[in-house]
Amino acid sequence: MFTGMVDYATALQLILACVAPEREHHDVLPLSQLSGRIAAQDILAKEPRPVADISAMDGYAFSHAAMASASAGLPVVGQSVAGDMPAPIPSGAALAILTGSRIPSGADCVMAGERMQYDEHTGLVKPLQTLAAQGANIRKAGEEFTQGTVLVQRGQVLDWRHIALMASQGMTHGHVMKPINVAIIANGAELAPDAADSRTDSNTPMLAAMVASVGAESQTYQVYSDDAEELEKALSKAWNAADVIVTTGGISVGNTDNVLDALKNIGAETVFRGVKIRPGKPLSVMQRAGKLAFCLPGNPGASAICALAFLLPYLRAAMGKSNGMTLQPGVVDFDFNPVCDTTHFVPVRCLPSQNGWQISHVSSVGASDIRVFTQATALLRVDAEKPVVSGQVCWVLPLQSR
Ligand SMILES: Nc1nc2c(c(=O)[nH]1)N[C@H]1C(S)=C(S)[C@@H](COP(=O)(O)OP(=O)(O)OC[C@H]3O[C@@H](n4cnc5c(N)ncnc54)[C@H](O)[C@@H]3O)O[C@H]1N2
Ligand code: MOO
Repeated sequence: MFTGMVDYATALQLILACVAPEREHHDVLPLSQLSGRIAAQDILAKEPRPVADISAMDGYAFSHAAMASASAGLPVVGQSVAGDMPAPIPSGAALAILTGSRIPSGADCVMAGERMQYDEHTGLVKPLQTLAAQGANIRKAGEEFTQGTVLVQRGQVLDWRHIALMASQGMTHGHVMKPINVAIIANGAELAPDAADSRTDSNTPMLAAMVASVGAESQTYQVYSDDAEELEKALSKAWNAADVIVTTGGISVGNTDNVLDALKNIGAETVFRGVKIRPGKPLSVMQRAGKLAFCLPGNPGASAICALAFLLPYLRAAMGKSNGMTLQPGVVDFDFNPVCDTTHFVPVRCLPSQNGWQISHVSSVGASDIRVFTQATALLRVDAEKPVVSGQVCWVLPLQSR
C-alpha cells in the first residue's frame, strides 16, 4: 500500500541527494562529436583572441601622426594580407592592408580603402575626407579574451558556440562526461505479443528516447510475463550492468505488481514509496549500493510525466550538467484547482500573444493518454494548495527542447 508517501518537492530532493559527487570517467572526442555532450573540465584559452592587433578593414595602415601632418598623403610601401607577418613600416609610409592582417609596428590607424584616395601617379594615399581617430579599425590583441580565460565551464552542454571557440584555439578534441547507462525494464503479461489481450510496449521506446534526449545511454529489457522470479532475474542482470535502472509497470497494488518486492529480494532499499502527484502517484524509488531504481507507473502518460519530473533531472545532475531544465514564462488563460495535498502536472499549449506567451489547458483523458503530449507544448506544475488563476504568470516546462 502507499504508506509513507512523500510530496513532490521531497521526492525530488531525495532523488537529487543520491547524485554521486563526481564521475571519474571521461571520453575524449573530436570536435565533430562534441555537440550535445557535457564538458568534463573547464576549457581555458591557450592564447588571447585576437592573438595580435589586427585590421578590421580592407584599406591602409599608417601612423596617425604622420598622416595628420602629410597634406599630400603618405607613400604606400606594399600590402599585407591575413597570414603575413608584416615588417615594421618605415616612418612616413602607409601599408595597404586586408581584413585580419596583423598591424605592422609603426602603424596605429587603419582606414577603409573606400574612404581613402590613392594616387597612382604619385603612389600617395590620403583620406578622402576626415582622418579617422588614432586606433581606428584596429582589433586589439586579447580584446575578445585573454590567455587563461575560462571559455567553457565544466558541466556545460556543448553546442556550436563552444565548438567554434575550441576550434579557434586550435583544439581538435574535448573531454566530455561519459554518458550514464540506464537499464529500462518493461514488465507485464499483457505485453507479450501472444497474450489473449495483447498490448504493445510503448513505454520502453518512449523512455529510451527521453534518456537519449539528455545524453544518457540505455538498454531495454522486456519481461513479458507476471512471473516474479523471471522479473527478479532480469532486474538483477540489468542492475549489475547499468548505472541506473528504470522499471515501468507492476508497482501498484495488484497481485501481479511484483517489481518492488523483486527489487527488495535482490537487496534494494526504499527511498520512497509513492508521491503525492497526479498523474504518477505510485512512483517509487529504490537504491542499492548507491545505484537508484526509478520504478515508474505502467500507465504511459503517468510514466512520461514521472520520467520528465524526476528521472531526467536526476540524469542531468548525475552527468554533471550545470544547466538544468529551462522553464518558459507565460500568462495562463484558465483556472486550475489542485486536489488537496497533490501536485498536478497539467498539459498546456503555449501560443504567442501580444503580451508574450499565452498558456492554455489541453484536456487529457487520463494517465494512459500519450497523444496529449503531441497536442500540448509544455507541462504546467500546479502545487498543492496553490490554485492557478486565469491571468496569472506561470513558468512551464517545454516538452520539446528545440
Ligand atoms: N487499487 C488501486 N489500483 C490502482 C492504483 C491504486 O492506487 N489502487 N493506482 C492506479 C494508478 S494511479 C496507476 S498509474 C496504475 C499503475 O499501475 P502499475 O504501475 O502497476 O502498472 P500496470 O498495472 O502494470 O499497468 C498499468 C497500465 O499501463 C499499461 N502498461 C504497462 N506497461 C506498459 C508498457 N511498457 N507500455 C505501454 N503500456 C504499459 C498496462 O497495460 C496497463 O494498462 O495503477 C492504478 N491502479
Ligand atoms: O497516477 Mo496514475 O499514474 O494516474 O494513473
